[in-house]
Amino acid sequence: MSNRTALSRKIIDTCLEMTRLGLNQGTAGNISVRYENGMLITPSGMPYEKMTEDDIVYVDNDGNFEAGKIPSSEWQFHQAVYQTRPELNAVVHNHAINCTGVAILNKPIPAIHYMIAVTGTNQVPCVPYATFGTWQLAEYVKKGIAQSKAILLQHHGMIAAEANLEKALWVAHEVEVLATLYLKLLATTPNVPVLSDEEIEVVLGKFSTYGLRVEEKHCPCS
Ligand SMILES: C[C@H](O)[C@@H](O)[C@@H](O)C(=O)COP(=O)(O)O
Ligand SMILES: [Zn+2]
Repeated sequence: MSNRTALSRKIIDTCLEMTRLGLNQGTAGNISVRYENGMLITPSGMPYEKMTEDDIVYVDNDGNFEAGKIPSSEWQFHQAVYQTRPELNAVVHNHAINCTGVAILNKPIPAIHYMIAVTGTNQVPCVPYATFGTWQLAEYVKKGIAQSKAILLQHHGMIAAEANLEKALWVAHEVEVLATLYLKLLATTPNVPVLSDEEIEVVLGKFSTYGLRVEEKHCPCS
């Protein structure tokens, strides 16, 4: 199996796992990995259960893609992530219910729990609304992802990016848990308590070696 076919399989498996975890509905969402001079990304509007390795689209850094295939309508914001954060090699986008709920309120998720540190910082910012599949949305994503490995898209959903697909989905899942907690707290508590920047710094230090696996040190897209 070629490297491209193996990565395409991993993308599809990650999409299926994202749905299994309850993070997405129908054909919403998309996933990519950095590949050669561009990325491999899910096709637009295709149910994950029907996807095969051949349906995954290569989009180069100039936005050219293969004839006969249509990449995700959000390829611009995936490209924006790879341009902005060279250490991140995989991007997951979904319309997870609770992240989308907080995004509709146009609020960042603050440091309500130390697991916020999976984002590499102390919050999940919410970037302004723009129509899906536009350069304007990609521009907002660029600004948000520069601050955090996970961001909310106002009135839309969320994005998580990491060194590989497994980690990107892990971050997306953890952020959905945080969003679930945050919505419950907002409904019951006038001033939701948050951890200090100093405490989050301590956790960031501990996370720098937490759960590191040998193969991930050698293969950024494993
Ligand atoms: C309308 C689309 O669902 C939009 O929300 C997009 O952001 C999305 O999540 C899925 O679009 P693609 O199937 O084009 O990747
Ligand atoms: Zn979307």
